[in-house]
Amino acid sequence: MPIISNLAGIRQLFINNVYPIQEVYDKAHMEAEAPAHVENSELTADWPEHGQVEFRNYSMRFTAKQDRALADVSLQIKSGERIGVVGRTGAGKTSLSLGLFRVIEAESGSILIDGVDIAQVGLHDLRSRLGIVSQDPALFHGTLRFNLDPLQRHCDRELWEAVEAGGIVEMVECSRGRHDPERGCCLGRFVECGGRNFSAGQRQLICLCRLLVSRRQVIVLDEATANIDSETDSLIRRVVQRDFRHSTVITIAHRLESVLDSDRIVVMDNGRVVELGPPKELASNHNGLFSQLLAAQKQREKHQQQ
Ligand SMILES: Nc1ncnc2c1ncn2[C@@H]1O[C@H](COP(=O)(O)OP(=O)(O)OP(=O)(O)O)[C@@H](O)[C@H]1O
Repeated sequence: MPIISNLAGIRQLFINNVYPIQEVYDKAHMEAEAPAHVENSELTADWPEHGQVEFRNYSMRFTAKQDRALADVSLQIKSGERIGVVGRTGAGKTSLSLGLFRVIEAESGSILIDGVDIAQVGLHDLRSRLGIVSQDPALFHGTLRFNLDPLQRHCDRELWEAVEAGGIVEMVECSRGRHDPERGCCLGRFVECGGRNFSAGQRQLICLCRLLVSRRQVIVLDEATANIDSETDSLIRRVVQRDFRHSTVITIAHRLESVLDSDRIVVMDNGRVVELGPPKELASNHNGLFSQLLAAQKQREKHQQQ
């Protein structure tokens, strides 16, 4: 059963954009709560320093009546590795990230990050150390500055560096707030509740900038399925490639081309890992699912061009 933490944990979920806030509150009212912090936890201040992620015989399901969304998944991700997760719709790709953030608890098995079993870590501690850019992220009602640094730990210079690295300078152009004449934009730009005054792609970029500000060693990128133009899509990929090159990056891909430059691809089917390896190696196995997905995509593109 899904278990959502107490208010601090809920806020953290929202900060990380794992869920839009309404959904988080709805779930939180329905479910029991796991602790946000664990007393006597042996977590070091810099955990996870390396960003190794291991799923060990991990299974989970959304409700008791449903089949397992993930079944006996075993997967070792190295520090700094770029992993692409692919599979047909409903294969279990997003479930991997829900398991990693403990939005859904394990039915059996475990997930270890740098050797620490995440089930033994407080939810707030866990989620505040990982980063995610979700499919359709929500933003806070307030200023852009607040959205980039909700805990107010960074100075303007650091935020500007992130805005520039994240390529959102033009997006934050405005006439009000704390104006920077050199850049012609401001960190005081107003963000409506949920970020309604930004597109899904822009909201993803702002979330990416938030991660640039707070620096995380493990990052999940849940690619948007729709509403994102190819320019924004490639900008996101460029930023991840350049500015998160030392982080472990797990990209949940709905378009195969997004992950063809990954170190390894995980192919999911019916909640299981069915193929794992470098993209070229998987593509050369003509009987494999990855090859089938590639062929199906080429076919779709051909139809669209006609
Ligand atoms: N919120 C939910 N409640 C109940 N079942 C769910 C929920 N989300 C997903 N599932 C089920 O869990 C299984 C795995 O879904 P998941 O979202 O992980 O697949 P996916 O590969 O990410 O799919 P997609 O590409 O369509 O996003 C599916 O059978 C799906 O129906």
